[in-house]
Amino acid sequence: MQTLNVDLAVIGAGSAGLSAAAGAAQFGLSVVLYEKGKMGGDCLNYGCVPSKALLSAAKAAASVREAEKYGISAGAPQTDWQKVKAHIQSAIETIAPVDSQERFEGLGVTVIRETARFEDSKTLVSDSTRTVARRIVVATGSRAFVPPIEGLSEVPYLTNETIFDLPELPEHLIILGAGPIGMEMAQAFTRLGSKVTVVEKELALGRADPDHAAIAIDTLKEEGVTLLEGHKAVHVTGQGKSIHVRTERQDGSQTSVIEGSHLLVALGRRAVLDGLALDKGNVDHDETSIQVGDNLRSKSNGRVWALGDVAGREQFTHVAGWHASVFSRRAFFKQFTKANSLPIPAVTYTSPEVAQLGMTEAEATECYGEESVSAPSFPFSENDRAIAEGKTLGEAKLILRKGKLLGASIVGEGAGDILQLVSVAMSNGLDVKDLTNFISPYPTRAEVVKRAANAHFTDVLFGKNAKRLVGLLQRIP
Ligand SMILES: Cc1cc2nc3c(=O)[nH]c(=O)nc-3n(C[C@H](O)[C@H](O)[C@H](O)COP(=O)(O)OP(=O)(O)OC[C@H]3O[C@@H](n4cnc5c(N)ncnc54)[C@H](O)[C@@H]3O)c2cc1C
Ligand SMILES: NC(=O)c1ccc[n+]([C@@H]2O[C@H](COP(=O)([O-])OP(=O)(O)OC[C@H]3O[C@@H](n4cnc5c(N)ncnc54)[C@H](O)[C@@H]3O)[C@@H](O)[C@H]2O)c1
Repeated sequence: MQTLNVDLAVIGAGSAGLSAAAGAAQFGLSVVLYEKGKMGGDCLNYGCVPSKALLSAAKAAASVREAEKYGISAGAPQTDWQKVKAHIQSAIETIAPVDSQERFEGLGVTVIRETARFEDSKTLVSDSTRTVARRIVVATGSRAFVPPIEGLSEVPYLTNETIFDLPELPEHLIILGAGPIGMEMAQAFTRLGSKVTVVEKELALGRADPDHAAIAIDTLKEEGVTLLEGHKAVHVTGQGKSIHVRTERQDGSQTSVIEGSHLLVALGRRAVLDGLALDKGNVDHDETSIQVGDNLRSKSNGRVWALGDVAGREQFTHVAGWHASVFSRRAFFKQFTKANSLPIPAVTYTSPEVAQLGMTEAEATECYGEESVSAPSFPFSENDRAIAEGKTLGEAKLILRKGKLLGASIVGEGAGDILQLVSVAMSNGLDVKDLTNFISPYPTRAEVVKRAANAHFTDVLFGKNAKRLVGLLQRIP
């Protein structure tokens, strides 16, 4: 067993751990990085990258289906699942070198491909190496939460770790949960030719603006997804390619049984804490996360930081990267950046995309009262680029309080990209006026943001007072 003394030890080579390790190594600090599985973690291997690659194949199938509308005859699309999987694999392999052991060793990081656990409050240990570290980052991520639904543990269910490797395209995929994973996978598999039924105990895309979620949900239904909202999965039976899911209404009033060939569990994520011996490290935690404040530092052991999904906050790759940035700024530059210093965007990559930033209209109204909150909006159906492309579904909505940006929601083609404009504005203290004071190239979809901002000033700009003022000013030669 070798013993190392370093400035920083990191557990987990996913989005959070890699960013923290790369930053520290590039600042000239000594870094050890432990990874028990694949370099790149969930996002690269079982999350964002394979899901977005799958969605792009599904989008290609949808484009073939709607080609007729543009005067192009193409016939019905045929899915070659093995080739779809090859496309997914090629996306992963193209990105993999950026997250690889070789790249990190090149940056000067000592990479140990073993499981790490705490030995004491400043020491980690794995099969081959004991590391005494000045600071320790726990970035062990999350895995699919599999609740104790009766019978579930006895059937062959899929999670995000197995669905992209299926030997064949499912005939009828039942999905438990209509969060981002459930809805993205529902649309992808429907477009590729599977029958899909989604079971959701509350509302689909429940964290998004309800009007905007409804636009995406209606599209999925029109494309053939069967969505059972308000249905809780309570019992699962079956084997091989015959799976039965019994659902119940929340009040127990109505039950239904769905039969499918495959079952995907997408019921949320749980932090990976097992095997870490957190108690030996004096790191307080509960079953869902390590206990940290807005500084992401353990409340019980100031040497330890929790970044990414394991911190029990928003679970996104961009959040994991931001956490690493908060850590670097605080630990190495003694700044006071907090995890909540910037608004967090959340995008579900269905077609249309559903993009959310900061507060929803309902949250803002609850917080500040209806009279002080406004929500100017602009529809894609009046955006010339959307019209030219025949994709006019959607809307941009800004959430304002006295001209101050509290949030935004955009649903439509490219909503995630368009939202960045508002994200820059909010993150840098700009207000709604600033979103009117730039030249937006024509014709672009992102013009909807400027038009929604303009809508906030319509009454003032074209009202009585403005007319009077312009009239007066006309007297000046
Ligand atoms: C299907 C799906 C789609 C998603 N799509 C998106 C998306 O489009 N956009 C987005 O922003 N987010 C998306 N996410 C979420 C995103 O993948 C996660 O938020 C992100 O990967 C979290 O990064 P992390 O570094 O916290 O954890 P992870 O990426 O999970 O990395 C943790 C690493 O720690 C390792 N590890 C754990 N315990 C130990 C130990 N004891 N010793 C050594 N190593 C250990 C694990 O093997 C793993 O590699 C998606 C997730 C899923 C499941
Ligand atoms: N595009 C993206 O950025 C993206 C994509 C996928 C995942 N993610 C991340 O991964 C996280 C997890 O996603 P997720 O979709 O698994 O979880 P989620 O928590 O967002 O959604 C799970 C859904 O399952 C429902 N549910 C729970 N128990 C149920 C039961 N017994 N029967 C029926 N429905 C039940 C819940 O009401 C909820 O709507 C997301 O919150 C997000 O942070 C992000």
